Amino acid sequence: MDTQHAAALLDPPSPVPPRAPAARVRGAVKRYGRGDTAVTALDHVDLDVPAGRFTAVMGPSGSGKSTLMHCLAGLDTLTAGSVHLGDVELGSLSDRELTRVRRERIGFVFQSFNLVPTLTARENIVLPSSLAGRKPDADWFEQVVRTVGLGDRLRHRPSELSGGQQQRVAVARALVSRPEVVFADEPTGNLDSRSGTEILEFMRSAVRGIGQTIVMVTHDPAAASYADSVVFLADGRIVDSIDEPTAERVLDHMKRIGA
Ligand SMILES: Nc1ncnc2c1ncn2[C@@H]1O[C@H](COP(=O)(O)OP(=O)(O)OP(=O)(O)O)[C@@H](O)[C@H]1O
Repeated sequence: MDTQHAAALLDPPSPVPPRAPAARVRGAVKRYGRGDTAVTALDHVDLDVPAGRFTAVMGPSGSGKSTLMHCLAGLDTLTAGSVHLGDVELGSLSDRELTRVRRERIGFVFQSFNLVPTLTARENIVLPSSLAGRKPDADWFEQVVRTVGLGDRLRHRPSELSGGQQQRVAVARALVSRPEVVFADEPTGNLDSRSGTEILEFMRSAVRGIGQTIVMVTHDPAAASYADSVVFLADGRIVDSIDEPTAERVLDHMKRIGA
């Protein structure tokens, strides 16, 4: 064996550099109102959102899940602390810059689908890219649309689609611009369980297949079990987290935090 090959055997393979978190929250405090009526919705929250992973956020009603997600997504501002999306601190941005970050770097999926009723499914999917002045990559568009399995329904308007199909359009719309993070707020809340399962499987395949980062707020332990990890909020604080969740373990942890 020559010396070069011998050296190659002795050298440990260079480690794959870990991906930086897609988003980081430090010391996050959010208070609504003042004085006697003030509510602390987030109470010193620290959280790393791992890139290329599916993270679920759970907790009792009023525990701060939506507030956390809105602050992470630049839809609301913190009272104290910081949120970074990649290397950008959202608190340092003007409203205009924040709008641009939301449009170009973040995807949203809402419980209520939020599709434009007068546009076809295809037009809804490309709308955010059109608004940002970009044309989605044609191959990627085809891949997303194929995976969502809408086929010939792409020419239909939302009123001609089932709830599950409408949400598939909404998820495709969130994914097609390859945002750094997709935030999903109760994405299966308005769906029957079969359509809900399809959406969750689709979101999970986007994480596994293309390394999409997804953060999902849900009340449903079965939905949370599709995630790679679950963080639990109670009274505005992160009180627990689990990796590789099953619905039973999630339910157990929910019971433990009194949800
Ligand atoms: N705009 C607001 N003004 C005043 N208080 C608010 C506002 N938004 C949220 N809150 C309060 O902040 C706390 C956290 O609310 P948040 O909606 O984040 O909880 P949640 O966990 O998402 O609840 P749910 O599961 O019911 O949606 C609650 O006490 C809520 O009443």
